[in-house]
Amino acid sequence: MKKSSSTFVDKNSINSIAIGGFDGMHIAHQELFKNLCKNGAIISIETGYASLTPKSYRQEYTKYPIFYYDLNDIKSLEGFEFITMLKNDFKNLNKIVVGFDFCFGKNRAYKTDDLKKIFEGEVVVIPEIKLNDFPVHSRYIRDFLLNGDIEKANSFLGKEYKISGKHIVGQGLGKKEFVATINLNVNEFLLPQSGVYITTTIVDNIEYNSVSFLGHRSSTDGNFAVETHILNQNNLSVKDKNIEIKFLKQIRENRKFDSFIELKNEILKDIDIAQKYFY
Ligand SMILES: Cc1cc2nc3c(=O)[nH]c(=O)nc-3n(C[C@H](O)[C@H](O)[C@H](O)COP(=O)(O)O)c2cc1C
Ligand SMILES: Nc1ncnc2c1ncn2[C@@H]1O[C@H](COP(=O)(O)OP(=O)(O)OP(=O)(O)O)[C@@H](O)[C@H]1O
Repeated sequence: MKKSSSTFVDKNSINSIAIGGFDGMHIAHQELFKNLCKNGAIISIETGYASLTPKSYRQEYTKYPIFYYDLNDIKSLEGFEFITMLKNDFKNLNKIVVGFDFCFGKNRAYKTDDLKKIFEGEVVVIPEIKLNDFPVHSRYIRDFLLNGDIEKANSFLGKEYKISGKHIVGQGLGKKEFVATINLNVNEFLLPQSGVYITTTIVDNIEYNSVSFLGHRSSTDGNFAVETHILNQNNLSVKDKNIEIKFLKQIRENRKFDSFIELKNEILKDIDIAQKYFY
């Protein structure tokens, strides 16, 4: 379905909203969105700390338009002031969807019961969504990624974890000594644990099977790098392009090798593992 962008949506057409931070747009967030009406919208409260789906990447994961509010601009509002602001912004609002732990207003003092009392409309409170008895929250997904547990992170996200960055020039060593890699400059996204991963890499909207490395290249120049090697492809033009990497599974952690030949052998083994995964 076509994704709406809040820029082109008339706020007066919105009749229902879901409220929260929504970093990750994970499976519990999606449960909230299922309760929105056709003319629904998402109110994303920006803390500045979103690292799973930074602000400019979030719309990709929903058909509902997202409207952003900066936490600093609203955090001193009393409960009724916050609701009045929303009613002023969305004149035809008649339904609000939030999760069981939603808090709002000054000092986060107002809870879902207060919302029901203050808002003269329907309030839907979604009970805590769990996966295999484990609560689904962005903070746990960040922990899974930082531990290299990509499969668990992906199952909680309901999609593959994806980062985005601009191509940068590397050491020029890979092609000569090991295998060719695309080096990326990644700023806004949380990076999974250092190591080697089975991934796919998206260039010009085409998704390629790949193997990616993140971490300090302690076996060569020691610098931190995010690099991806596209399988079975040699001459892809990537200069200055925006590149995306989707993480599927960790192969191993980052290691320091004493010689280039040992590193090369290990890289070839990593590639073999990735090839087998895909075929
Ligand atoms: C699949 C793969 C695994 C890698 N594993 C390691 C590693 O364990 N330790 C390390 O120091 N560098 C590792 N690297 C990074 C290489 O050191 C890096 O590709 C090489 O230094 C060339 O860098 P360049 O692309 O900037 O020229 C790996 C690279 C790839 C593609
Ligand atoms: N597991 C869940 N079950 C039901 N509702 C949830 C769940 N997680 C979040 N929500 C609701 O989704 C909205 C967005 O919440 P929020 O951005 O805090 O997500 P979160 O995953 O809990 O993030 P964090 O882990 O960083 O606190 C809120 O209304 C919240 O109550």
